Amino acid sequence: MQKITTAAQMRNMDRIAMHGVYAMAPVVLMENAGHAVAERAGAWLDGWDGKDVVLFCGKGNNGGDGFVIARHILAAGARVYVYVLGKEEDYSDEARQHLHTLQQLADEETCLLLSAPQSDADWQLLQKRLLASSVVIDAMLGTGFHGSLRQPLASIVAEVNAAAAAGAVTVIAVDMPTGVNSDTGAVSNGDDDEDGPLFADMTVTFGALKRGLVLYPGRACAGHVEVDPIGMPGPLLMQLEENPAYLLQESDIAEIVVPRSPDSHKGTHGTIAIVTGSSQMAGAALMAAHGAVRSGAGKVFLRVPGATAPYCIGVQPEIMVRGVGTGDHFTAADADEIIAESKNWSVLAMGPGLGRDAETKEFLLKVLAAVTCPVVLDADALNLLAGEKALIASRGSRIIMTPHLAEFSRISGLSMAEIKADPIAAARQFASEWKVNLVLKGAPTLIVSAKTGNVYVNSTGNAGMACGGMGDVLTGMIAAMIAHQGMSDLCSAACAGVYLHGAAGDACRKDHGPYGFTPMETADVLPQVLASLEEDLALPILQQPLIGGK
Ligand SMILES: NC(=O)C1=CN([C@@H]2O[C@H](COP(=O)(O)OP(=O)(O)OC[C@H]3O[C@@H](n4cnc5c(N)ncnc54)[C@H](O)[C@@H]3O)[C@@H](O)[C@H]2O)[C@@H](O)CC1
Ligand SMILES: Nc1ncnc2c1ncn2[C@@H]1O[C@H](COP(=O)(O)OP(=O)(O)O)[C@@H](O)[C@H]1O
Ligand SMILES: [K+]
Repeated sequence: MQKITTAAQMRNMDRIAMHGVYAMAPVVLMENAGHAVAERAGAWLDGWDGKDVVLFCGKGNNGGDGFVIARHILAAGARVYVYVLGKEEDYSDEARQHLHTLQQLADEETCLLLSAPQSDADWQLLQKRLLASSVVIDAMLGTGFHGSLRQPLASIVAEVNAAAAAGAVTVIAVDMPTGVNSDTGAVSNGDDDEDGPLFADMTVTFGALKRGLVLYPGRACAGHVEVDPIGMPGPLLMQLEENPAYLLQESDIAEIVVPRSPDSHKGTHGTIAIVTGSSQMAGAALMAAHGAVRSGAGKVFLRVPGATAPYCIGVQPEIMVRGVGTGDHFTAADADEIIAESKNWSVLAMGPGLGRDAETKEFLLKVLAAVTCPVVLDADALNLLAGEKALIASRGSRIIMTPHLAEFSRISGLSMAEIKADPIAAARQFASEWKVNLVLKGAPTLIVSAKTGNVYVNSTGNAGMACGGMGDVLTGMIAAMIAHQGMSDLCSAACAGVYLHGAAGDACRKDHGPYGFTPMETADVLPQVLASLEEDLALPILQQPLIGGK
């Protein structure tokens, strides 16, 4: 599992590596960091030999890494223009030491050291050099960046972006793309192109992923990301910080989703109840149920308000539909029937298309106070339960809530701006106060464990999934994950559901194009997504085919 750190956690790790028991020399860590970029970017670019490179070195330690990179790519055959944007006295001892070494290698032919552009002529020359080069290396700012870019960095970044847009150069960022906040993913000056962040094709980051590389809008600036341990002592890289966050990857999900036992039966894979819908929104109920079916649920029951049932019965034969009561929305009078049935259910999901009638809130409160199986709450169930923290918290972490950003804003009372300023902290705080497993849907979706407070950042999904009904399918999928994998840990089930949902969306994007694929099509591709996951699993010997097979 890939750890995601903040700048402060990274600084702490650096501090212990250098000044704690490991006593690593700062100049060595910087050497390792610069060498890692030269190696990894070189491999990605098919070598440095014969390449013209423009390298911008800021006045902090990110710039120090740049001096090391210059030395290594020179040795590998590149020609380098190095813009040294700080004064010698600005640099840390280790950066100054690397600058001195580089100064000994400087010459007109292969390694030109330049100061920050000032005159018009300087800027014109910089533009020319960018257009005549094939690679730009951004060692201007790393984890030390905050606020908005100041000059001359803002103009340099704009020039680099323009050269990249013209197709002239490939851009490699050192640790972070300049102008991206490493803790929040916020970028310099929002969407103002003139002072915006640098857009890299590749980022080589040190020690661990930074939040700003996985959260938007920063994530869109990073390009292909590689993490290099830069020789940090293993125990330091593995150590658990106070507020851990991780990136979910396929290998993590392959560990959670166990292969089916060959002698399993439908009972093994759970009875999923979707209790939801209203006459206006029968489709939401059906999409949630379909998400459960395509995730391999043993049995899927759909319970809808009586007047909604005619729109659902017979639509999909695998789904066992029954109307409850006679209304077009649920009321408290319908609760007893659901509570009685729930004794046979592995999991209950409520919310998609439920409607927001006050009578439906009474129904929800009654059901939630009585059922004992795990519950997934989405959409209107969340809107109706916005003020019911005490009831939700009393369920002892047996609930998964799956709000999108607007729903989360409603139930948490936080403004959209407050959530976006630090979504990881907002999600963690909410899960802790409400004692729930939280799936905060978006780009990217965050999952928080009620038990540990760990935050998992999803790595799959795409903007083609921004269409009505996608979340409904996810609700059914998460419910099915809880039930048929017999998962006692609801957070693991949520992680599996979210990752596979996004992976299904990515498969649809490949097959159908960037958008226009539907939630039902996304659900339909799940068996293939699960199949590719199974290829990664080491199947126990008894589950391998005895005859034939691969
Ligand atoms: N020992 C360490 O701490 C190591 C650090 N390393 C590198 O050091 C970097 C962190 O170094 P620093 O803490 O010096 O930080 P940076 O080099 O990222 O940036 C610090 C400089 O940026 C300036 N700055 C901040 N916001 C600005 C803005 N909006 N506009 C213009 N200038 C701005 C500050 O005035 C300061 O001079 C990492 O990203 C990494 O690249 C690596 O060498 C590995 C070891
Ligand atoms: N730009 C995007 N990138 C990745 N995933 C996305 C993006 N937009 C939407 N999604 C995913 O699609 C789903 C949309 O859910 P939701 O907003 O609840 O839709 P609905 O309520 O219409 O069913 C979520 O799982 C979300 O993470
Ligand atoms: K950088």
